[in-house]
Amino acid sequence: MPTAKPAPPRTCVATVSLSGSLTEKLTAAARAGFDGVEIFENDLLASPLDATEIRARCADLGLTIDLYQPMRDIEAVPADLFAANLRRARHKFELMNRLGTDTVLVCSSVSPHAVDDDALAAGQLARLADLAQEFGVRVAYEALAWGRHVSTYDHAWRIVETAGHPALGTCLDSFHILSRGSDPRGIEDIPGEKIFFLQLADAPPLAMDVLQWSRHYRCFPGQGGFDVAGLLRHVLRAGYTGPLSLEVFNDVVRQAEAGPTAVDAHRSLLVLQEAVGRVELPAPVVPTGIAFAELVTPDAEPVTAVLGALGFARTARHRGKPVDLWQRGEARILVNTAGAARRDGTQLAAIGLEFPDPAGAARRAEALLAPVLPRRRAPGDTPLDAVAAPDGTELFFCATGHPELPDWRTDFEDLPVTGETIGPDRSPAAAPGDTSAAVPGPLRVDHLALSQPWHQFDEAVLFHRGVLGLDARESVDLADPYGLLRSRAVSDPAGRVRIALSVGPGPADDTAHAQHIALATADVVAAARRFRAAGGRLLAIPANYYDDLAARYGLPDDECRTYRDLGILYDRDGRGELRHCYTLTVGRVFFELVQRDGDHPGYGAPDAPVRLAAQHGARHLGG
Ligand SMILES: O=C(O)c1ccc(O)c(O)c1
Ligand SMILES: [Mg+2]
Repeated sequence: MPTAKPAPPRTCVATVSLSGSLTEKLTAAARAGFDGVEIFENDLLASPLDATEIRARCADLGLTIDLYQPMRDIEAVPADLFAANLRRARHKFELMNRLGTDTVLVCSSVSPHAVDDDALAAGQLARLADLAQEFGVRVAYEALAWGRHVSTYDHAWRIVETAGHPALGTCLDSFHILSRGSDPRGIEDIPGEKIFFLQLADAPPLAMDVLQWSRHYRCFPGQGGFDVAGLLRHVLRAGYTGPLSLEVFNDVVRQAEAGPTAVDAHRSLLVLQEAVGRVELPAPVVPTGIAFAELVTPDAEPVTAVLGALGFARTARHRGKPVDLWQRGEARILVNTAGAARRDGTQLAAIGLEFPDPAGAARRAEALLAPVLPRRRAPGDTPLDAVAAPDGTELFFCATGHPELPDWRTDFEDLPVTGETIGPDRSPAAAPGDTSAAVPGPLRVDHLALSQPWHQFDEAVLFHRGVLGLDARESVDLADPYGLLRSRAVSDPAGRVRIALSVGPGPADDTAHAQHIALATADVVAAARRFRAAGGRLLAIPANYYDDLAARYGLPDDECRTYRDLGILYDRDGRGELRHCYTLTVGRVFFELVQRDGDHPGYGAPDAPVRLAAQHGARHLGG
């Protein structure tokens, strides 16, 4: 007989991980699909609801209260202090009875009064557990990574084991364990039933004081750099059957709206449970290319002038809407003037991603709580699955040129095209042997760069990883003259779909909120010259940059002069070279021409501060 799959664990979120009042937090947690919550003491103290009302509210919302936390500075203290701690604890246990919750988290002491004496700690925790038992409460002892004498999970467990009390167990918290670099394999030595609670959080790799790291930078699993799934596997192998609970302290999350945060959090737990085989989701379908990028503009002229100078041709027009398809090689850009009322001017509103199984990719996105958009934007349109990314960008699940699948291009009627860019079959023009390849210019989209709203950067990374199956690189900081940008690239393993996600310093900064479409070319110098000869305007880069470049890389003078003349930036690493330049900005959008040689994997991060400064000084085109 096949063994039954273990039921998916229950999911919880700590109230400290959501913003707002306690009732706002509870409502957001319930709406996002969590089974329960950890109530953080301050949220209760600050609430106008009393414990029985909070209990009733949770029950109405279908939430259990799985943990009350934290109790601090309890153990390993002189007798008189411990007596006072027990009085405090009695009050909390009474409160927990009214709340209807049976597990309390006690974190390892940070008090200067605590002594380094495991036997004393164990004895006092056993006495606390005795008292807890009278109230039907269990005590879960957690090692804070900055605990005064107990800072590792194995140490906390030794004390719990020594105490040997049925109402005393341990609470594991992935942040405390992984931030200390502890080996999580030892978790399997703890009997599962003695792990009373499990808290999960990720964090970006930062070399800093661990308390500050924990209190400000924790993020949801899949958003940072820890192997949270690896840790969870050990916990499940130990036999833990309790809830998976997210406990994130994060400065951005504290300011963001609770509703979207709770959805992001739940998505994180779904991806994590999938990684350890506890939920089945539609399998990831990794995109294999960019079918199109769609610009919405109140005035098509400025942006189509740039496209024309880049060598794009208008090849087709939508049958029912003012949307034109502009194409050059494999790069396809839709210019949509139906969004004329948009306040921001020209912007990148939608992306078509190429999938081997678009319907499967869409099912996964939906299972991971992505907002599903109508399959047809207008009557008569080809039905395409689409979802909204966290920043509102519409993502279309495409299969271009597969006769058995709906093709977005059937909504478009070919226009007569003259010129060099498109072959007679309207297929990509830059194939070897194609005469048009001799004309320098873009061949395909190299990457898209999307600036994210200030509070949705981590969410966007998880979305692109979890929903689209892309790999994320480490985050890099880019200095803009008026603030620091953070950028993180996601891509498929073959580098056919590259998206640079960034987050700007503040909501009012236009440059930081620009989006761009980078176009791959085999010869950026020739492509830039052609663009300029066709009337295009390139972003000028200061001479100082080129003096430095010559010194840094020992480039020949004439090469540097050429780059300077065209505003081409140059970067080199062990794997290859990157040469790239930028058009002026139209609305929120600009274009980049990119030449990668060797296997250069980058996006020009070392040059970004110079580029950003130049953009602040540059004129923007209308539109
Ligand atoms: O930062 C803290 O004090 C704190 C409190 C309770 C926890 O469970 C925790 O992991 C950290
Ligand atoms: Mg914790």
